[in-house]
Amino acid sequence: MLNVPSQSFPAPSSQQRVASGGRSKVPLKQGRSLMDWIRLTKSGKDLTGLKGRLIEVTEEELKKHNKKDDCWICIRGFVYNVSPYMEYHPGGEDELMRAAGSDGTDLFDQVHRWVNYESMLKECLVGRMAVKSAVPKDYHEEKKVLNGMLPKSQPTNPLAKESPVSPSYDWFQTDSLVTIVIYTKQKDINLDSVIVDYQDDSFRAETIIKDYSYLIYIGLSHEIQEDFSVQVVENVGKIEIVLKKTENTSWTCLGHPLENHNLLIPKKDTGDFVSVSSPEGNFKISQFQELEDLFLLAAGTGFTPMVKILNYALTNIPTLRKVKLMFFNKTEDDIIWRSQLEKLAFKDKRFDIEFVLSAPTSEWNGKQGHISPALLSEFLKRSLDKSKVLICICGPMPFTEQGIRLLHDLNFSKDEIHSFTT
Ligand code: HEM
Repeated sequence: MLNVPSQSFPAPSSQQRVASGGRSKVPLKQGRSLMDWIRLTKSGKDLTGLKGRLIEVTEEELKKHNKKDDCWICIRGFVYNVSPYMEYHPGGEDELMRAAGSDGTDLFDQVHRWVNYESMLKECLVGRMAVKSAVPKDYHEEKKVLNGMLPKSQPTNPLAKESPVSPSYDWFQTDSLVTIVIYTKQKDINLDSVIVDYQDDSFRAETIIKDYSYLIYIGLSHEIQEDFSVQVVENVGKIEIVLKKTENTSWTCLGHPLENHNLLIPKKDTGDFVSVSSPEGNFKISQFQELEDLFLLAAGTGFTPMVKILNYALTNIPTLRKVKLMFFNKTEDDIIWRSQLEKLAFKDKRFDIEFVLSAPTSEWNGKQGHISPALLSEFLKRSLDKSKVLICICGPMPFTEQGIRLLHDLNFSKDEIHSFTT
């Protein structure tokens, strides 16, 4: 059984931070979340100060706008006024200021190439860079501009590569419950950092801490029920996992330790599997390696197991170009996680969603119908001719079976398909 802690989906990118070598997000002031930013961009407020006019920006002009309250940044030839975004930037104002008044393309790409700045900063667009004159620039001037673009030579957090303080755990019981408490000794732990699994009497809780995994892996001494709960006390980094006993007996021990139990180990060594389990078993890491296109086909609550895959893929697979979710529901009201998914698509340009409804109202102008060859062949376009794809499908049995048949008809191989049933 898989517990997908999903309270803070989409993942707050704890692993993204790891993947890029110690970058870190900063706490944002209240009212400065992504949702608040979306609201502001839709408010009709003039965010550029140019009343909707687009201008041609010279290098001299760009350089003048290098202060927090008047900050322009050029990305791929387009200039944005990022001052209104300053307090909303998850990487912090200082990070954003590194590109102030200059061409921030390289810096931006180094940190988060996948961020959908075009959609996020649409209302902040000032205009295009003017075509450079052919007159050679003064050497010092060139250097100054470049300095603004140079990445910091050291990762911002040099401790990121060192192992964190080792967590510890404890357990206690009542007549009907067993509580395992993990003290991570880290502040920024949240529900997405914890993956809990119970199969064949083995209980496994993996906590991702920076580049490391802390494992609780125990062959339990007694049986438990399948519905356990996980809670994280975020600011103290304490995780509580409450297991329900099947019989109200007193346990003299929790069980026997299994491989790597109570160890903090580098993430890549925790095993050959991504901890996304399903009735069909785990994913092999190899299915994700070098992956370029990930297609997710989900129906109804079948989306739930996709959450982990989606987060895993977007945060851990550098080769990933495209993640597309086709999400089948009956009516608009049935779409779970809708606003979170839309937020994710807004923020991450690799991710697209298509909602398909079987019984929409007349106002629905999205796709309609059931899983079909026409829908799938249009949806499953590779981003490159031979890109490596993985298609995950999850939903009620008839949906999944039909989907797999159609995928085979479309010549996708067994290795390219992973199915779950709900
Ligand atoms: C060009 C200079 C910029 C620098 C140096 C920079 C730096 C950073 C850093 C260090 C983070 C924290 C990353 C993490 O740990 O997840 C971050 C996050 C982020 N930045 Fe920037 N940033 C820049 C420009 C921008 C721009 C122009 C946008 C446009 C919208 C942007 C949007 C974001 C977003 C959405 C995140 C959160 C990513 C996530 O959810 O994981 N950044 N940035």
